Amino acid sequence: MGSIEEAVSVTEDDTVYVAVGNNPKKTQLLLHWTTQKFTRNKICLLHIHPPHHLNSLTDTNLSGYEPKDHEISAFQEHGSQTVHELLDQYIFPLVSAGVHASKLLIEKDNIEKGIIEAIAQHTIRCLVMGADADRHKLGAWNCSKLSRKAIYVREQASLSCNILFICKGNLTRSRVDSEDTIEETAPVLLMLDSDKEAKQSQKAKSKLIPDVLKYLDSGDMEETKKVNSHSSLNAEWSFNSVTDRTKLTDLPIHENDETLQNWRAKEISRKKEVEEQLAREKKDVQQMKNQRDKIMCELQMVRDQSSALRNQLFESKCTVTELEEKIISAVGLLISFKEKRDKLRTEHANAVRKVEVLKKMEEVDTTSSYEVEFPAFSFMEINEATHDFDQSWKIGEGRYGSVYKGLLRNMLVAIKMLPSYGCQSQLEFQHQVEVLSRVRHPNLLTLIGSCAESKSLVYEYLNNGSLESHLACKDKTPLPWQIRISISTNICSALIFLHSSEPCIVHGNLKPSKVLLDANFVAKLGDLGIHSLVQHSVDSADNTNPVVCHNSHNYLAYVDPEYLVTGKSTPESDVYSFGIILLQLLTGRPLSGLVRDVRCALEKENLKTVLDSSAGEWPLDQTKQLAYLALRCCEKSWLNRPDLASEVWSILKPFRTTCIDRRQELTSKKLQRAPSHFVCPIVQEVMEDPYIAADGFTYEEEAIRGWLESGHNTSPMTNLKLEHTNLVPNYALHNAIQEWQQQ
Ligand SMILES: Nc1ncnc2c1ncn2[C@@H]1O[C@H](COP(=O)(O)OP(=O)(O)OP(=O)(O)O)[C@@H](O)[C@H]1O
Repeated sequence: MGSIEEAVSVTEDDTVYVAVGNNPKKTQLLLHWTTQKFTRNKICLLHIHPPHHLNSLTDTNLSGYEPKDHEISAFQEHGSQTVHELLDQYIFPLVSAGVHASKLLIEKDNIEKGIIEAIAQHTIRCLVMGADADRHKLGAWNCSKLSRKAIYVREQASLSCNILFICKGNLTRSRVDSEDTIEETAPVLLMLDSDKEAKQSQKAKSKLIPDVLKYLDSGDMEETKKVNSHSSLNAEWSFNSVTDRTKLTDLPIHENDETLQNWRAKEISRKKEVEEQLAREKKDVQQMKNQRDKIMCELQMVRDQSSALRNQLFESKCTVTELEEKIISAVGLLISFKEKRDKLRTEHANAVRKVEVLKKMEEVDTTSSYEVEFPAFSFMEINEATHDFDQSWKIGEGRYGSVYKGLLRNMLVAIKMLPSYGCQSQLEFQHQVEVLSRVRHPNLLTLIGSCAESKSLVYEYLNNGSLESHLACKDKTPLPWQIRISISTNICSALIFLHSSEPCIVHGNLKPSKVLLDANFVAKLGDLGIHSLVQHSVDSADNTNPVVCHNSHNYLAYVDPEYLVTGKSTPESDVYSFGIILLQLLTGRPLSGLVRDVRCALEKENLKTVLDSSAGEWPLDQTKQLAYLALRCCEKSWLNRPDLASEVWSILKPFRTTCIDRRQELTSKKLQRAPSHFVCPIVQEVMEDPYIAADGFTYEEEAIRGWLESGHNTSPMTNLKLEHTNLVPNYALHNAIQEWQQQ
């Protein structure tokens, strides 16, 4: 008889596949038999296992439970590991025994189909598989000893594959085939021939068994039996103990054999060692698995956190976008609100200013005990007084209209025609003018009356014109320095009066054209409160404001720099303008570079070079004092400007006597030449306000009133009793005197 390799046409190079199941005992027998029979071949353990279905997870009591991805992969990994551990348990003893063993795992629900698939896919030429049929499963379908799997495989397998079915043999031969002579307990080897006819006929299949058997020599059978009986003798026996198949096959099997005992003892101890090592490795593996599970859990947590953070980030981005949009719209709103606020602020400031001015005027009005009958003129009168606004009667023109000289009710007057636009009612105008007229001071231009119809103001006419014209020396002899200092004291006096009024009154438009000189060169400030009267109209007017802003450069030179920033006129604004006027009086120089030049001259101790020499011989020490004072008034910050009532007045006051003397000297020259009827019989001075008394003589009003009020009822000239004490203004004489003075 030939070897089994020859019988099944297996060469040395062929790998013998052994289909192994989950039962270790059966598998050990199967592998034992195979390694004994195929001593030179590579052995590959073929194991078919069902896929690690999720069903086993979801078939739990947790109905409706949806396993997560990580749970599924962990479950599958666990299943795969279990299968590998099973196979390793089979393969490890083989490898230890020097067998070239490997494993092939096929995932399939149906084992026999998996075997057929493996045969086809891996072109298996030799397969050994157990063929024991389970007794309790025997049924009508199973007419042989072969298991259902074996029958299926035998029928379906490729003819090129030699399949050896190994039966352990609890069944009788007769159940397999009537001609089968194998002992009941002996493993049965079946071989599927490659003969096609054999496959086609069931009869032929059954005949195969004796054919195969004839290849098995008696030694084979015996050996199989012996191994089998050995297995039954010792339950401890394990195929794992096979370490060397050469030795294994060569060993004589006698239970009393000492060598065998030694070998067994040795093998048992080695087995223990291996098992211990395996246990350690299992423990390590278990630890690693635990670690892996922990890491997986952590990873999952991190993934969950990451996804939560991603959601948060997305939500944050959305919120940021929303907020940005809101901010943009809020900024838009803010800008529009700011514009509205600024507009309202301007309106409010204007309104407050007007209210303040009106309040001041009203307070002055109510506190004033000096009741004056305030004449209201008709437009007809104004028209007549100015000879139909004849240009030859026009004195000048400012920002707020033209000024005409006029003869009104036999008085020589200056009529200021204010702009007629605006919504100010005549009554309102008249009221404001009356309030203004009550602010009286010797150095303030007297407001005689007004014409609400033509919005004109009637002032006393000052025949020496404005300081502006004198400084410009327009057809006039230069003012001597004494008059100049006198003028500055007059201005200072008027300003102190205004600023100390309750409430404080700010002129706000102080400049040489507003300083008018009377016949005695007494300076009077004009245009007080005109701004408030006109502002109302200007505010209401459109851009076609007919008022021409002439000489704006010069105008700005007198304006407080802080007013230009804040838009608010303060008493210190008047101080600034006063400082500039004082510098002009001292130097007679143009406005441009005036402050710089005077400062420079003072620094160089060379003031004389900038003083107006046409004013005479300036007293240098005092003039220097005045120059320093003027420069302080012109300080950019109002905080650095001096106080008029204390500091300025204390410097100007000592000049007064000298200056008044000089002024009288100047005017007395005129007096000497004056016609006698221009001179008041009482005070012997040229009359300013001539009034006719009941005796027919003309007197200075102040003088005759004083005469009468002191209890006289007789004429100062005739000493006769006066018929009445009424006084009538002598306008004709007034005009004549004024005309004479202007010569
Ligand atoms: N009562 C008056 N007696 C004599 N002259 C006067 C009188 N009032 C004004 N004037 C003259 O009329 C001119 C015009 O005065 P007005 O006040 O209208 O303008 P302004 O002072 O030159 O500038 P603005 O008013 O624009 O600031 C002045 O230069 C001044 O000489």
